[in-house]
Amino acid sequence: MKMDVQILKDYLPHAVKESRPFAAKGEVAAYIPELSKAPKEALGICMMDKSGVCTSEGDTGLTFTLQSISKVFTLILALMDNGEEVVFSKVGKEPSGDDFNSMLKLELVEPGIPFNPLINAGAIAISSLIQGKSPQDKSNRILTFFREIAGSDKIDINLGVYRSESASAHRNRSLAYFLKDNGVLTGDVEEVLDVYFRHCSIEVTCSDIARMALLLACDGTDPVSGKEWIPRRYVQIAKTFMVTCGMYNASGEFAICVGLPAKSGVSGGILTMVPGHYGIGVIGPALNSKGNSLAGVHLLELLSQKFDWSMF
Ligand SMILES: NC(=O)CC[C@H](N)C(=O)O
Repeated sequence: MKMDVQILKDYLPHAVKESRPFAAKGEVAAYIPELSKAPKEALGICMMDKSGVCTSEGDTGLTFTLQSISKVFTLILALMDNGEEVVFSKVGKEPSGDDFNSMLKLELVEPGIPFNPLINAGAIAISSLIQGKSPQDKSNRILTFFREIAGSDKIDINLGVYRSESASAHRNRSLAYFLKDNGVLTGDVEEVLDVYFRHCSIEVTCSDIARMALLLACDGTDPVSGKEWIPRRYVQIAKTFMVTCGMYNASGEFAICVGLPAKSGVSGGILTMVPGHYGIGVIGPALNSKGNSLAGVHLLELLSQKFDWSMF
């Protein structure tokens, strides 16, 4: 792996400039109305190295909501709360091959559990496993955990996005009620959905998610303080899902073109990492038809090819 920091710093402006025009071919997500306000042409990247230093380029001051990126970390918290056996009685371990909000296989394939924890149905099932006395308590535990691993007590829920999603989430409600009928969800469906909407609406910057990614890149241990935040086994599980399902049904293409564990969100964020070296946060709100940032994926392709980052 060619990893000269100065060459990387010199190359980043060129890579961002070359990738930005790709945004024109995409659309900002509008099915959650509040997300449609994001600037379509924006593109930013932050790479955090093991000493906690960021190399940034582009629109890295932009804040955005985690959306599906949050699913990686609620999965980890659910594993820490319940262990593998309980978690994998509620969600499977395989890519679905369908859109992230599809309900097709919940009826078609026995035993009617979501294919994996990174599609919407799976992440809603995972939300029901977060420990806490009340939905509020569960949401607070998630927020506290995210603040810890992002190393920032400033991050918070964007209430505008939360309300917008909650008011327009007819499809997620359908998925959740279907899961309830299949016996996957126990408890009150609306309460589970509320926990899910809130963690999708946690607002971050590229450097916040770069730091979250760095922890995964370093097997769950903060390379600066030496503190273990996440057991290595659960990082291993999360990273495996990121490779097989993190970019939805474009995960195979991403693995071929970029070759890194990654998770995208419909706000245009991508969290990825160069294992053992960098945590990376990217924002580019214009999406392709699969729900991934067009310019963001192109930028990562350029960087991976230039610096030989592919794990494969
Ligand atoms: N792909 C995504 O980022 C989807 C997350 C979004 N909150 C939803 O439930 O639809």
